[in-house]
Amino acid sequence: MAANGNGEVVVNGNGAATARKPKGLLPSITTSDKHHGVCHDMSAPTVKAQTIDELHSLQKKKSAPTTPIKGFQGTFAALSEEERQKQQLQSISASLASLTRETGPKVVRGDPASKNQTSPRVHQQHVAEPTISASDSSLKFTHVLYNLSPAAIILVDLFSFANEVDCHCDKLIHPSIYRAELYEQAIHYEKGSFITSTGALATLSGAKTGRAPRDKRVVKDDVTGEELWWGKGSPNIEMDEHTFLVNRERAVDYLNSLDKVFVNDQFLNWDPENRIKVRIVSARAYHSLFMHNMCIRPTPEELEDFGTPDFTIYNAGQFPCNRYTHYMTSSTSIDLNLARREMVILGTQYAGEMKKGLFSVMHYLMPKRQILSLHSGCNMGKDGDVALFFGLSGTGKTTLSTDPNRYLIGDDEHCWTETGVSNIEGGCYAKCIDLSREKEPDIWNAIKFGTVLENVVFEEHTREVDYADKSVTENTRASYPIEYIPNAKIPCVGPHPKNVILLACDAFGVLPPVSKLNLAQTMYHFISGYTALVAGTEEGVKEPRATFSACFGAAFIMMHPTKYAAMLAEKMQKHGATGWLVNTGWSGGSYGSGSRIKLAYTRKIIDAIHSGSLLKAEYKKTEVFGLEIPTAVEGVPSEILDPVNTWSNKLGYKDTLMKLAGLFKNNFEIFTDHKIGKGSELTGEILAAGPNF
Ligand SMILES: Nc1ncnc2c1ncn2[C@@H]1O[C@H](COP(=O)(O)OP(=O)(O)OP(=O)(O)O)[C@@H](O)[C@H]1O
Ligand SMILES: O=C([O-])CC(=O)C(=O)O
Ligand SMILES: [Ca+2]
Ligand SMILES: [Mn+2]
Repeated sequence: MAANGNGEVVVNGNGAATARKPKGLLPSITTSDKHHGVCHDMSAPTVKAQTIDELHSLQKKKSAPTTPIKGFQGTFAALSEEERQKQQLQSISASLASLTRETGPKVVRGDPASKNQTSPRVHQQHVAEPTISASDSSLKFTHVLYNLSPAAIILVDLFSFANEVDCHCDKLIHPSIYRAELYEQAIHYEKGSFITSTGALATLSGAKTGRAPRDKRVVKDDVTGEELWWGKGSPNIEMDEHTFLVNRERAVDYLNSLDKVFVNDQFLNWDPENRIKVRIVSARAYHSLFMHNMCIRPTPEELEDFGTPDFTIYNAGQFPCNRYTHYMTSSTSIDLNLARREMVILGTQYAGEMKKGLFSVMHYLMPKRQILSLHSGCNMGKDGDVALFFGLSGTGKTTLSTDPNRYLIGDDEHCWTETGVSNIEGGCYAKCIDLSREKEPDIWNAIKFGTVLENVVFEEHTREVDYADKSVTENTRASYPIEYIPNAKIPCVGPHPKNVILLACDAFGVLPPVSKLNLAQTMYHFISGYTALVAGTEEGVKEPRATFSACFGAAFIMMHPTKYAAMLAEKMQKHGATGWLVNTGWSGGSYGSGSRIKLAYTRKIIDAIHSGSLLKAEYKKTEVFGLEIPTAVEGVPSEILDPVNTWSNKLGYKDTLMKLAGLFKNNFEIFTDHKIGKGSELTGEILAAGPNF
C-alpha cells in the first residue's frame, strides 16, 4: 500500500494502493493497470543505481572514475557454459519473480560472503534487462546457492573432511561436495547447527518440531473442487487463488529480501517414465541439505538439461503468514496450488512439511495416471520378493523396511504402476528417539557426514548424541540419502509386491502381533488406517489415543480414500499379494501395564512373512475382529501370538477389545455410503470385514 504525505492510504478496487492527492501538494500517484488490473510498483522516479552497493557508493563521492566491467569474453566452450548458466539463472529469477512486478530478482551464484565469488557485476549480463523501478528490492542482488554450482567445488577444496564421504558411485561425488558447502553455511549462519561426533549435522527446526496439518491449505478452483476430497475427514482445507497469491507474494518478498537463497533442482520418483522435476527455494542451509537428502539427486548431466521444474516450493518458513489474511487461522500456512504447481510455506521451519507437501502432490498426479501412490516402506528379498509396509507415523515403516537381510527400496513413499514399484524419494527420514546401535544398526551407521539430525540433544564437549533425550521433542529425526544404507537397491525400483504389511502400533494391547488378512479385511484395515500411540510426553497421560487415518496417510491424500483403496484392491488381486496386519505396539496389557512388543520378535514375524513360511502356518480365528492368527512363528514365544494369553486381567482385556472394536465401527461409519471398486460386491465384503459384535 502507498501512503501519502498525510499518512492516508487509499486502496482502489483492485486492492492496489493509490495516494490521495492532498491539496496543493504533489500530484497523486496512479498505478498502471495495463497488466489486467495487477499493480506494478514502477510508479516512482528512477534511481540510477543498479545495486545496493552501487547506491551506497553513489552516496560517497569518488575521486577516480571507475571503468565499467565488460561482459565475459571466453572461448567458445566457455561461452556455451556461460549460456547454460545464464539460462539457469534466468529460470531461478523467474521462480523468484513477484507476480506484480516486471521481472524476477537479479540472481547471482554463490555466497555473498565468499571473497572467491565472481562479482555480481560480471553476472549482470545473465539477468533480464533491469527494470525502471524505485523499490529497494529491485536494486539488490539475490545470491543463489544452487546445487552442483562451481562455487561449491571451489569451497570444497578448503574443506578436508568431505573426502571422508564414502561414495560408491561416481555420480554421487558432486552431491557430497554440495553437502560440505551446506554444512559450512549452516554452521556459519544458523544458530543451533553443530557437527556431532559421527559427523552428522545437528540442527533445530525451531518452534515447530512436527507437521502442522491444521495449517495446510489447498486452493479450491473449478478443477480441484471436482477432483479432490473436501469436507469432513478430508485433509484438504480450502483457500482461494487470491489468498494463495497473497501468501506467495509474502514468501517471495521475504526470500528476495535475504542476501542469499538456496535453490535445489531435483527429482521425485525413480520410475523414469513418471519422474517429476522439483525446485525447492529455501532460506536455510538445513532445508536445502534436507531436501538434497530426501529428493533424488540429479547427475551433473541431468542438471544441465533440467529446464523448467514441474513443481516449485517456496519455503519462507522463518517468516509468518499474516493472520489478517483470509482463511488463515494461525501464523503458519502451508499452501498447495495444483494449478500453479506451487507450494508456499510460511511460519514453520519443520522440514517434513516439504517432504510431505511433495508427497501430497504425488498423491494427486500419480492416480491421474492410474498409478497408486502409497505411504509405505518397501524392501525386496534376494529372490526379488517385494513387501510393502504401510503404517502411520511411528509404527515401524522405516525400522522394518531397513533390514540387513533385504534390499531397501525405500522407507516412506512409493508408487505402484503396471510394471512394479518405485520409490518417490532419494532418502530416508528415520525416527531417532531411543535409537540404539544394537537394535537398528543400519540406521545408526547412516548417521554420519551428510545426515541431518533434527532436534536431538548431544553432549556439549564430546558431541555424542543422547538418543534417549526428549528435551527438545520426542519427534527427533535423521534424514540421510538412501545410499547410506548399505543394501539400498539403486535404482530404487522393484517388481510387484508379494506381501502387503499393515503396521499398527496398538497401545491398547489387544491386536495380535500378526494376523493374515483376506482381501476384504486388508481393504477394511487400509481404509481405517488405525494406530494408537500414547499421547506425547505429558505426565500422567496413561490412556492410549486411537488414530484413524484413511489409507494410513489421510494427511497427504488428495482424493477420496476409496479411490486409492480401489486401486490397491485391484493391484493386490491382480498380482496375488497377501495382506497382513502386524501390531508393533503393546502386549500383555495396555500402555501402563503391558509393554511394547520386542522389536526382535516383530522382526522374526516379518522374516516369516517374507520367507513364505507364515503363509503355510496353522491359523485360528479371533473373536470380535475375526482375525486369522498363527499358532506358531519361529523365534517368537507362541503364547504371545494370541493377546488374550498375555493379559493377566482377562476382564480388562475383553473390555479393552470391545472398546477398540467400537472405535473402529464409529470411524468406519463415514465410509459406509461409499462404493469401492467397480462392482458393489467388494464394498459389501469390506463392510463385513470389520469387527463383529
Ligand atoms: N516392535 C517394534 N516394531 C517396530 N518398531 C518398534 C518396535 N518397538 C519399538 N519400535 C520403535 O518404534 C519406532 C518406529 O518408527 P519408524 O521410524 O519406523 O516409523 P515410521 O512408520 O517410519 O514413521 P514415519 O512415517 O513418521 O517416518 C522406532 O523408533 C522403533 O525403534
Ligand atoms: O512427515 C513427517 O514429519 C514424518 C513422516 O514421515 C510422517 O509423519 O509420516
Ligand atoms: Ca519413516
Ligand atoms: Mn511418513
